[in-house]
Amino acid sequence: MWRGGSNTRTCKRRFFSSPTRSRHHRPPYICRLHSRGSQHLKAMAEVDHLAAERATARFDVEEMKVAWAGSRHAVHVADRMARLVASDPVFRKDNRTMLSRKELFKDTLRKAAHAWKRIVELRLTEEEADLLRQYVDQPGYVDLHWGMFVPAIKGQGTEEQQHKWLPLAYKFQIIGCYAQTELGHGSNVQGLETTATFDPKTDEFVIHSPTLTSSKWWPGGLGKASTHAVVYARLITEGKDYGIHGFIVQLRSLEDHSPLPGVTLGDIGGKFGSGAYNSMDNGVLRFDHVRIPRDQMLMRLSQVTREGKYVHSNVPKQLLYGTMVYVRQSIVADASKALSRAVCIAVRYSAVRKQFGSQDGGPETQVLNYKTQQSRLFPLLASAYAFRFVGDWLNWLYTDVTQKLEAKDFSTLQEAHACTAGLKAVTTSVTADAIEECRKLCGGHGYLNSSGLPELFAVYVPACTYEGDNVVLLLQVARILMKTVSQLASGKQPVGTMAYMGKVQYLMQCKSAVSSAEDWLNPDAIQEAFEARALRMAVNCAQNISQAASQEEAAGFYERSPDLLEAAVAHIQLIIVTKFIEKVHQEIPGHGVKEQLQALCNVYALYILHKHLGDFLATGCITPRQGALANEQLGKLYAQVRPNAVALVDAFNYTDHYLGSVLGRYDGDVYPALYEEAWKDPLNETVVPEGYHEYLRPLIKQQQLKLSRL
Ligand SMILES: CCCCCCCC/C=C\CCCCCCCCC/C=C/C(=O)SCCNC(=O)CCNC(=O)[C@H](O)C(C)(C)COP(=O)(O)OP(=O)(O)OC[C@H]1O[C@@H](n2cnc3c(N)ncnc32)[C@H](O)[C@@H]1OP(=O)(O)O
Ligand SMILES: Cc1cc2nc3c(=O)[nH]c(=O)nc-3n(C[C@H](O)[C@H](O)[C@H](O)COP(=O)(O)OP(=O)(O)OC[C@H]3O[C@@H](n4cnc5c(N)ncnc54)[C@H](O)[C@@H]3O)c2cc1C
Repeated sequence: MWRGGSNTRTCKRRFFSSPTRSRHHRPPYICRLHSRGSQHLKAMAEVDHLAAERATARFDVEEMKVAWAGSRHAVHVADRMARLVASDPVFRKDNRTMLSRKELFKDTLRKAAHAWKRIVELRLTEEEADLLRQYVDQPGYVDLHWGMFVPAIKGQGTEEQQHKWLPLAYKFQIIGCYAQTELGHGSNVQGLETTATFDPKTDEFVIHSPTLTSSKWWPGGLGKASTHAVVYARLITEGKDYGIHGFIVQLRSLEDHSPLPGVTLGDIGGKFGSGAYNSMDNGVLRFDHVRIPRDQMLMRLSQVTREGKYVHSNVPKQLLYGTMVYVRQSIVADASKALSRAVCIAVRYSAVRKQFGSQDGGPETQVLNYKTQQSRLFPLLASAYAFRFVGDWLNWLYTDVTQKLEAKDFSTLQEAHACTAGLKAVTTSVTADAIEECRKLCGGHGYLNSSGLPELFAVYVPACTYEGDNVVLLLQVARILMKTVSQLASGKQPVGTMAYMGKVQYLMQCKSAVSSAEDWLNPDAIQEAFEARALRMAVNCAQNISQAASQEEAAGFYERSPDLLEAAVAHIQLIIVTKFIEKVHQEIPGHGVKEQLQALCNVYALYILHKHLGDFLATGCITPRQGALANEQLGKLYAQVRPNAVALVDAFNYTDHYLGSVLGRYDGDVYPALYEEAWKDPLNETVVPEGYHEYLRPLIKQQQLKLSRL
């Protein structure tokens, strides 16, 4: 069928142009494929599969897009920005994994500059600009400039400081990063070594890196792009160390970008995966007695006077960590984006891919119809929706807490810390594992860069580490849980997401009333089982810690930390389930939309119950029979999701450009795309590879010679 092509001139011209390139560079059918063959291939391809899949959906996809995005306005803006990026050749990214580190970095600078140009030319709003950057989809210095440098100044700078620095940052007259982590310390912020010593003679701070381990290490955008940084350092004045504070420090000349005197800096080197996070210039930075004016200490929370006297405002010192809290809540929203991308690719491809089961020469079975594929994939689909909704709620919580802080009400600070730290840890860990699971769900083709999954995985996995290692963050949640349990005896009523612990008498002894698989569709039954499990795990930990009477409390906590991690996870999973249930209780317009979300909510909850059955049984919250009934109901829910699966990922409304995957194409035309993509690899630029004459030919000839001598 492909052999009937007539116009092969373009291919010939290109391939004859170099001595190493011959007509045989690609097999002749490839040339024809490029001239007219793709259409033939298209006709042969499985495009109809996704059309047929879409026809089986039992809900209004357009309305589901609204439920996913949050509002009709949000769908519209996101759609416009995604298309703007997809149609602009500067933002192409299909060649990204083939670029060298230097080329990739330059490409990132180019894209960032072009994005800014478009933002200014089109006078985009902040919302539109954020979305445009998201769809450009290439980690770079701008993420840290907008995501951490600006928020740090907003959160920790005085009004005067904001007035001075923010306009410069908003117009890119300076580029900033967030320099906290050091070679020797990241998780333990109080252990940082960089010093900022006040010199009253000159009214300056002297910023210094006293040891190798005090070198700033990791900050994104620091290596090559930033002109300024918010640097975290130990404040020393009048001979006393007042602990960690933030300072605005200029690093590079605004004229020629060279490092300022006393500043040594560079990139820390290549990172995991090809392309991926290597577009970011994570950097190293050392100071040799660098002087900055006193007013470049961020002075909203505490100040140093002209005389060198330290003054701490009457606010909790943890407000210093505010930028991290802000970024952690946005990372939860990112988790749903990354997870939904991976799931979209795996669902669409699973609907296209067929293996086995052909009867009498008929079509094989779509792999999406295998129950094992469904039981691996649909919980991830449900998790994407769950994370989206809990992310929206977390954003609301963050805004609410921020307003309270402005009014000097610090009562919800602990709740904000526990929720952002815990949800960041759970959603990023699940998402990282899920992207890898989606790769496996796509079989061999999932391992190709053109599937988009390797790059997504490599970009995403550091989310388990940056902005707080997930284990360290879960231990923070566990500590707050232990504090709450210990306060129960004194009658103090827990609030916010810990309020369920106030029902301690009931939850410690309640027994689930579930007696049929359908009973697990009752949200009250789910809620009660999750609350009882989380509370009992926390109380068990508290008892075990206090029973180790010979030990200090901290030592008991240390001994029990593996159990405490699990208790923290149970608490966070309860929050995710609760927020999903609350979402589904709201009025949700659109034919069938609420029903689908209800089904996904049940899938999410019952999947977690099934996966952590040991917890539910060990704490006596449910019986083994009830556990089996939950699994039975889960199987029924998968069957309910099956005809809607493709439409449920269509509701994410991702362009093919953003998805960046030949397997996840909207039209399902996977095979011709895979085939064409392969020929773009630099190895295929020549038929005979470089190195043939040096290494392959002599080897083959030598062996031939040996054989001929035998
Ligand atoms: C190219 C291909 C692209 C393809 C695909 C693209 C796909 C894209 C998808 C997603 C990509 C998204 C990209 C996003 C870019 C992100 C960039 C990442 C940038 C990263 C930046 C960083 O990492 S910055 C550095 C972060 N560092 C940390 O997080 C350090 C962690 N450590 C801590 O936070 C603290 O040290 C810790 C909390 C662990 C301990 O604090 P400490 O003061 O030492 O002591 P402790 O006794 O534990 O606590 C005392 C007290 O304070 C309370 N508390 C602690 N923290 C807080 C807080 N934040 N808020 C409020 N309260 C807090 C704690 O509970 C204690 O309370 P009490 O018990 O005393 O009541
Ligand atoms: C891609 C990327 C981008 C980053 N960007 C920035 C940035 O822009 N600015 C910035 O300042 N930093 C940045 N960082 C640094 C990041 O914030 C730290 O790497 C992170 O906070 C983890 O700290 P760490 O490296 O010290 O890990 P460590 O704390 O050394 O962790 C090592 C191991 O020890 C365990 N561990 C540590 N403490 C405990 C404990 N108390 N109990 C039990 N186990 C423990 C951890 O779980 C982990 O398994 C970035 C990091 C990465 C990977």
